[in-house]
Amino acid sequence: MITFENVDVVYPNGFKGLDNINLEIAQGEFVAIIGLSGAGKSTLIRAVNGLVPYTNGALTVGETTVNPKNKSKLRKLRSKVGMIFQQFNNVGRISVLNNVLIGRSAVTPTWRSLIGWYGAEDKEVAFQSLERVGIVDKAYNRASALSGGQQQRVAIARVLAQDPEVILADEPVASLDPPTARRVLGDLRKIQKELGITCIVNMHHLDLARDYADRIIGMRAGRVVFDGPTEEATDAVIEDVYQRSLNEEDVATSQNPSEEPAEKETV
Ligand SMILES: Nc1ncnc2c1ncn2[C@@H]1O[C@H](COP(=O)(O)OP(=O)(O)OP(=O)(O)O)[C@@H](O)[C@H]1O
Repeated sequence: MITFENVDVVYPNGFKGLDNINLEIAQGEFVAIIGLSGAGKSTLIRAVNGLVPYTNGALTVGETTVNPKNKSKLRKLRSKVGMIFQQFNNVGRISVLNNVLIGRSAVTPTWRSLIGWYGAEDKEVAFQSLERVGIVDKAYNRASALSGGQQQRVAIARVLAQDPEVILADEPVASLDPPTARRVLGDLRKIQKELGITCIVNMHHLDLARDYADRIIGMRAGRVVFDGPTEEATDAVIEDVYQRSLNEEDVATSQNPSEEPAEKETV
């Protein structure tokens, strides 16, 4: 369970990024956060793993209070809370397998990860993670040689390798074409269902949020202005969140995940 109690984030310049957030997110939920640009979606997600420190209220993940000032507690928290980003954040010049092994550093002693010494068990977990996202055959490819969708799946496998309870995803499909976006969200959905991992995903596209999330949280000006099951997030509700009519940019359009384009040439 992730609990926000009266949480505010005030940025150093005085701007209020989150304004009195109260939320409970149960273990294993798939939650989409929607809202216009600047609504506070990233701030909300980043507060959960302490990337953005909250300035008021109480924020807990399971039994752990998020405490951005305490480095060792933060490291422990982040071993349970994985994060993926729009730009994948892989190390392009090393293999897919080595990228996934980086995820193991969250759960292996620091000295071992510093010298890049991973044991047989780490490698097994890394291969299992790659298998879950369907790219085990790419294990020895350079990460930079993969397509965007495959690179995002490497990032998901890296997070999975740390055996997380929660995956935070900050616009994970914003750089992908609609069919590829659907495949990546489908992988996250599968992981959530099969492993019971909580997924909190920021999204711009309403149709993707409706097709993959159990629950939608709508934000505006740092506040939660809608929170309910996906079925209740009607067009009228979303128009109220956005304070404008819906338009074609609010949907990603493609309905079917399709095969991804071939890999890029290795450079
Ligand atoms: N470091 C910062 N200092 C000051 N203000 C910030 C900082 N980071 C974000 N903000 C402001 O906080 C507000 C919320 O930003 P946030 O990135 O959370 O929005 P968002 O909903 O994720 O937007 P987008 O969809 O464009 O990524 C914005 O007005 C932004 O300009």
